Amino acid sequence: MNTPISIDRNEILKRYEPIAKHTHKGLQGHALIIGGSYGKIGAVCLAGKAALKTGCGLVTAFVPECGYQIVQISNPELMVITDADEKHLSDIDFDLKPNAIGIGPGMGLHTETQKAFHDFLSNTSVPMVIDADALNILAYNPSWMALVSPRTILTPHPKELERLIGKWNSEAEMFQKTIAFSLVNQVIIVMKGAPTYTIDGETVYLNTTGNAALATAGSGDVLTGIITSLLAQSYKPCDAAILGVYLHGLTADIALPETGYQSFVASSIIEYLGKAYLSLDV
Ligand SMILES: NC(=O)C1=CN([C@@H]2O[C@H](COP(=O)(O)OP(=O)(O)OC[C@H]3O[C@@H](n4cnc5c(N)ncnc54)[C@H](O)[C@@H]3O)[C@@H](O)[C@H]2O)[C@@H](O)CC1
Ligand SMILES: Nc1ncnc2c1ncn2[C@@H]1O[C@H](COP(=O)(O)OP(=O)(O)O)[C@@H](O)[C@H]1O
Ligand SMILES: [Mg+2]
Repeated sequence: MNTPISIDRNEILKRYEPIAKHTHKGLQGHALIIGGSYGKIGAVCLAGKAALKTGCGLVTAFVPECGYQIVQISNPELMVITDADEKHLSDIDFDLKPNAIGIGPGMGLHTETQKAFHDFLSNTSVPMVIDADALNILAYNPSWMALVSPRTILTPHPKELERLIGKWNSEAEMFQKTIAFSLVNQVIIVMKGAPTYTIDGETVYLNTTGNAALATAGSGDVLTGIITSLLAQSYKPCDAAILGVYLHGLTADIALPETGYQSFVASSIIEYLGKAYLSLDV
């Protein structure tokens, strides 16, 4: 394996693009977050709000019918489209043209959801982040990887990664298998952990921000929203992944002296995104 490239502030400033003065919401990109199931609509609320607070102009959530009021009331800035089914996704069909899609948080593994995900993948080439249950569905149906567009970003935590690539006996083997998976499928893999590595074929990027405060429910759902937002804002997929992971960790580093580890929750990541961005402005 090549030596990882350490992603520090200097590397981020090479990639970060401040907001143009005369931009408007129509130019800032439209992100679509697809996911949720009965009891796990919060995952989509978190990803959707994170996408907004990362700077894209418009965000729409696609959720089962039971999520309609939850999303609208928790986040009035989000738009909502609902599936015909009350509790799970059964047909991922929408009449809009998002610039990027994040799919999987809270989505569940219902057989109808699995079929809907298959049909959705067959018909979509929009830049995409695949997370959580969407990754698990791919792990259970490995041949469906052929439907995933090149340069798609996958964001597994270690258990999801194991489901995708199989068990490993050493860290070296984990990297070897993940790099091989990235090369064969032409996808970017964000190997979430402490620290997080982003794998783009044979190139490995090591993130340098973040701390144990991020070990909290919904933290990964927020990361999906952040990276999807950056993709919608026209960052190249690998840069969106690298910058998104860096910003996500930076929120926890900035917050820690104010919140401590224990009281930092996934919503705190969203709350501190502004300070994280401000710390990048030179
Ligand atoms: N408020 C909400 O609606 C929330 C919904 N969530 C959704 O719940 C669904 C299930 O996600 P989960 O990730 O909990 O379930 P999984 O079954 O995919 O993962 C949980 C398992 O992975 C292991 N694991 C997780 N992180 C690990 C790490 N860093 N090192 C080693 N092992 C690790 C855990 O020990 C556990 O065995 C997803 O769709 C997710 O998006 C969660 O994100 C929590 C919040
Ligand atoms: N101890 C830790 N140090 C740094 N980052 C962590 C730590 N624990 C978890 N994280 C980060 O938090 C996120 C957890 O993602 P995930 O397990 O998908 O959460 P969820 O599914 O609950 O949203 C990942 O970005 C991971 O890197
Ligand atoms: Mg997760």
